[in-house]
Amino acid sequence: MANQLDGFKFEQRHGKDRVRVTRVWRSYADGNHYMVEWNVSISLLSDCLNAYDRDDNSDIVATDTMKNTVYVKAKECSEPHSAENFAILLAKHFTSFYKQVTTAIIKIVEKPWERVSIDGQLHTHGFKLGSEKHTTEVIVEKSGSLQLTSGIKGLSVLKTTKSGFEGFIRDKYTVLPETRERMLATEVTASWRYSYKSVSSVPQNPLYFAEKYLDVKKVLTSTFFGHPKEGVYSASVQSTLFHIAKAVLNRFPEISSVELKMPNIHFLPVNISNKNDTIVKFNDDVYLPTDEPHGSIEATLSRFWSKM
Ligand SMILES: O=c1[nH]c(=O)c2[nH]c(=O)[nH]c2[nH]1
Repeated sequence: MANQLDGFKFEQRHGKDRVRVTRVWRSYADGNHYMVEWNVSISLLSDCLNAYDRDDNSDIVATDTMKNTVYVKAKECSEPHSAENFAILLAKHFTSFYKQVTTAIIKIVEKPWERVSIDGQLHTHGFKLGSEKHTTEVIVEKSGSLQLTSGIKGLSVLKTTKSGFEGFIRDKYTVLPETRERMLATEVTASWRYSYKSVSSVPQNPLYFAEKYLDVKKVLTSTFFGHPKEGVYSASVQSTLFHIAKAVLNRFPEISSVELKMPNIHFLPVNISNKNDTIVKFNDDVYLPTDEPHGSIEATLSRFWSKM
């Protein structure tokens, strides 16, 4: 929202970043405890220009109040909620409770606490930390219009074969050999946009998007790895990325676009020799793991027409 201020174009927003909250739901009918740990960031677009140019704070929602609201709303959630549903609930609150607030942008990163299993039995109240994180970003306007994206970050995946890279440009700067046999490793960051356009059109089940997240993650990983025995050949990170993005859009009609960031994390062949001898000769067995530099491969795949 751009405004005129003293003859200049002015855009502003304010909020509270990194509000940490854990919510536990005890004594459920199934005897299990449920818990989430969220890192919530709030940003509000609101009519509070007088705070900037007149030292008048009467239209300011204090960021301390925003922080408190996270805890109040967490308390009010009487049953487990997905990060998306909680973000929508918060955004709806800010845009409807304050006449000044026109748009609320809520981001949540969920820590991957997973129920432990002891001797094959799921624990009722024991959790351990996993690796990849579930993320969401929700933008709600006063009218109820909605933009909803979910995502995953830190999903590290690797396969020891069924990957190659051939046929690329060769010139006087090129030394990389062509290969049909290499390791493929990446740390996937993905975000996908749902086509729900208003808060009223979102499925009511408060765990709906938590289940979707797991479904998308399954499609993502199974496309990366292929069949458990045969695998699937990857001609490049680019090709694998595109297959993943296409699989997500083909499988989920309610998703309108998917953005993938897949750094190519290199495992370098180890060859060591001195003047006389080869001490280590690479035979697809000993590698030097690296984290930098890494290739950076990113793309977004979208439908031309949303199905909803
Ligand atoms: O899958 C790959 N894509 C590239 O663009 C690239 N560039 C490179 O040096 N190795 C690779 N591998």
